[in-house]
Amino acid sequence: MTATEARPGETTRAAPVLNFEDVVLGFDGVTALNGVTFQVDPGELFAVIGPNGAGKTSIFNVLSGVYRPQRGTVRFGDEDLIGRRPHTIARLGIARTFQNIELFSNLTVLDNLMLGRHLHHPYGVLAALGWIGKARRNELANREAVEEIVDFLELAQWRRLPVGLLPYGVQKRVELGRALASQPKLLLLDEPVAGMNLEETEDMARFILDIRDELGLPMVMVEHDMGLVMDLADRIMVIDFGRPIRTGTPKEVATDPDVVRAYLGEEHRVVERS
Ligand SMILES: Nc1ncnc2c1ncn2[C@@H]1O[C@H](COP(=O)(O)OP(=O)(O)OP(=O)(O)O)[C@@H](O)[C@H]1O
Repeated sequence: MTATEARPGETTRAAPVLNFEDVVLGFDGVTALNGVTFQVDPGELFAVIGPNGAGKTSIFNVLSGVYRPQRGTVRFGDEDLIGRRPHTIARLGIARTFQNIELFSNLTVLDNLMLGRHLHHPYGVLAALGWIGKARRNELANREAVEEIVDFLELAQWRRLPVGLLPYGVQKRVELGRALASQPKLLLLDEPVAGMNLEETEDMARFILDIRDELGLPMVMVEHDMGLVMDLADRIMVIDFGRPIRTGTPKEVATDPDVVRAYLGEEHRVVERS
């Protein structure tokens, strides 16, 4: 039986894109992740929330090959990610944005986006061997793809400006574009609206939804902005002290007594927006 076939009486469900199972990660006496399990379905926007030090960044670092867990399995499609190096994982199709912007500030928007493509579609050696025609065709295809991203993220007015001169919210958008430029199959968003004002946050929220709804790209998002998470995510995993407390829809999570107690404190309720 294949992953998408159902047993009699079951509804058909596509295989998850990502299977993160029973992952344990520790550093000399500190347990960062203590049996974390979750799946991300095709086209799903999956959010991870939790207090400072709960283990959110550690999940991203395991996913992108920066940390190697002591226990557990991480499967991306048919690939086992544990033990793979970050550049291999990037080539398999996992792209990431960072809490702190990691762009070349003196290069233009277009050049930063081109770098996002070249990292995963190199052809320098081929060009050196005389494959000039093929290299040129690749270059044209890369430029076309980058222009599509410029349109998609509404970056046209800044495309030839150095990134360092742009407002913070636009820089974060360029970083998102650079991640998209590698044509990922899964996107990891690390606090995509951190430090943004309301207008920038609303713009970013719109682009994240467009990525899910128009590109159908599954995403894992770590974010402190509870309102944004409740508004955007299909499902949310709440973690505390490296352990999942509850995984469910925004509504299920918002009304879970353990979540309210452990994450927000007895006196607070998770903001529900519908
Ligand atoms: N390289 C490391 N060496 C030692 N301890 C680490 C390391 N990375 C993470 N930790 C510890 O693991 C725990 C989880 O950290 P992590 O950064 O994953 O939390 P977080 O939920 O992302 O926090 P924040 O919201 O503050 O970014 C913390 O106790 C942290 O101090």
